[in-house]
Amino acid sequence: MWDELKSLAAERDGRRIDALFAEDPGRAQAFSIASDGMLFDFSKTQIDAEVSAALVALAEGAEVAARRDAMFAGQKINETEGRAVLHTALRNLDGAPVLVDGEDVMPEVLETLTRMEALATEIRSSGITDVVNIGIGGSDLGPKMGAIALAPFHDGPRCHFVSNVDGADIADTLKRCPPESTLFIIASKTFTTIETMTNAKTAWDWLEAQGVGTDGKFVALSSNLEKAAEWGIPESRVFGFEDWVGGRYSMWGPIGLSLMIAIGPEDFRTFLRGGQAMDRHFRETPLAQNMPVMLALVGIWHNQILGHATRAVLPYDNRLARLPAYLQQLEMESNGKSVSIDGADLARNSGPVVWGEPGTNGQHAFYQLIHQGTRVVPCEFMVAAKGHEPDLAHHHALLIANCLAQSEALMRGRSLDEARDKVAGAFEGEELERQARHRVFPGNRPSTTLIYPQLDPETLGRIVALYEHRVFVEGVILDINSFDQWGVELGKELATALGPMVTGDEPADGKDGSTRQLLDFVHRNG
Ligand SMILES: O=P(O)(O)OC[C@H]1O[C@H](O)[C@H](O)[C@@H](O)[C@@H]1O
Repeated sequence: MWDELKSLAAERDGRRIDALFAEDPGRAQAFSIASDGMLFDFSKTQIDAEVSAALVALAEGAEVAARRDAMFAGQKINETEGRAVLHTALRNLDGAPVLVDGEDVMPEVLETLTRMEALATEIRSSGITDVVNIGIGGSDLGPKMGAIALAPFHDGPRCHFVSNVDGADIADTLKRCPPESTLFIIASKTFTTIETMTNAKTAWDWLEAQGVGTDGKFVALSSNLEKAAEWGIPESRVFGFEDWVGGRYSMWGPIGLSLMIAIGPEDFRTFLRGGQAMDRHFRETPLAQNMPVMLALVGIWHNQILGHATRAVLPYDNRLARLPAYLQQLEMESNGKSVSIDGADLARNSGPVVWGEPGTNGQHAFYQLIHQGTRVVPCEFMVAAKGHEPDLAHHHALLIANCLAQSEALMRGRSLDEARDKVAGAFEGEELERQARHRVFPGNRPSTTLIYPQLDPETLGRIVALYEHRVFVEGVILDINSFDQWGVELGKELATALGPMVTGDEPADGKDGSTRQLLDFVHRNG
């Protein structure tokens, strides 16, 4: 099927996307999927009926449906770590049994959720003014992205997120927090991550130095209950989760506690319900109408078939400002691998580089390259039909107009003739030609648009689950284990070894010339 897709791509080389609309008046509807009030429109791509059928056949050939069912059934599909992959159990609110090694995990999942809700309710009415989530990667990006996204629903204490081992992060945060009314959440699946442990210790020392003590000031979220216990945090304030919740898939459970405290247990449940609705859609809908499946297949068409190495995620929704960063971990840590599940070299490119910024800001920064650069960057637009500021509806109309204008401009472009017309009054002769050429937009650049009524907890849940499943489908088709992350280990090991060289306690013998030079600079200037 890969070869067939390659030849379909070759046959379509140079064919204009806008011409496809002219040929088929039903194109927009045919290449869109509506589900639970959200619309995913992928008609502004070169995908036509034949390509779409071949892509779906690719997914069928990779047994996406069977692998999906294996994931939901608790099979150990994370094979390098021998673990099940069951973040979906965290949003399985009706409690239908989910078995791991023959045991139903749902009673414990729901009990933990209830305990979290009790604590969140207590904290929201206890005079706590500030909550600081100390975590990194999957223990930071999800709740932080969610807290920004759901700002209109934020009626709990202020929430801060400290992740970087750079002391600037915690120092700047602590300046904004009154010690007597601040709660710290240590969020770490392993409870060994150096950044998080260092920041947590600094917070602990800060409270003691401020004379308020640490009693009742810490909550721990982890899979490693023993390590959490070593901190002396009472059991009632420790929330565990199992190793079948991957870090970057963990915002639905205890790692989401800061978000739950911010928006309240009820809205957090609504967020879970949104994820659950997407799970249902993913499990029950035929592949060709399945939103995560088609989102993944559009990505495979652009990356592995057409060779576009990056993908821009462009939310026209300022509160999704951290979504690109969240998706960078979700997608690149999951599918940035060079070996297939059986350990052989990957037959094709791994997942794309994902990047982006909210619109309209990006338009005034990097869109120049997207429109006129030599590389094609497939764009993923997102926008809500309605904002949360009824008095500022004119802002929202402008926001939508800009979002739609960008995908239209990318598709249509501007021909040399049109460019000549633009500058005809100002230049003539050869100069007219030269000036016109600078104003040509090649167009025919693909984009997709995800549109939803309004960014609320349920919609956010759907969007996050949509992308999780997108990553899963892409991983299955590429034959990648999307659930390990061995590629982050080497840097950690070297950092541990370099620590004493930075402080000067050990010589830098044996290090390469560049590393020695950089250490020398630190020693002379630090
Ligand atoms: O939650 P933790 O165990 O502290 O891990 C935090 C993060 O660090 C690791 O290096 C991984 O790359 C991430 O997948 C993980 O989310």
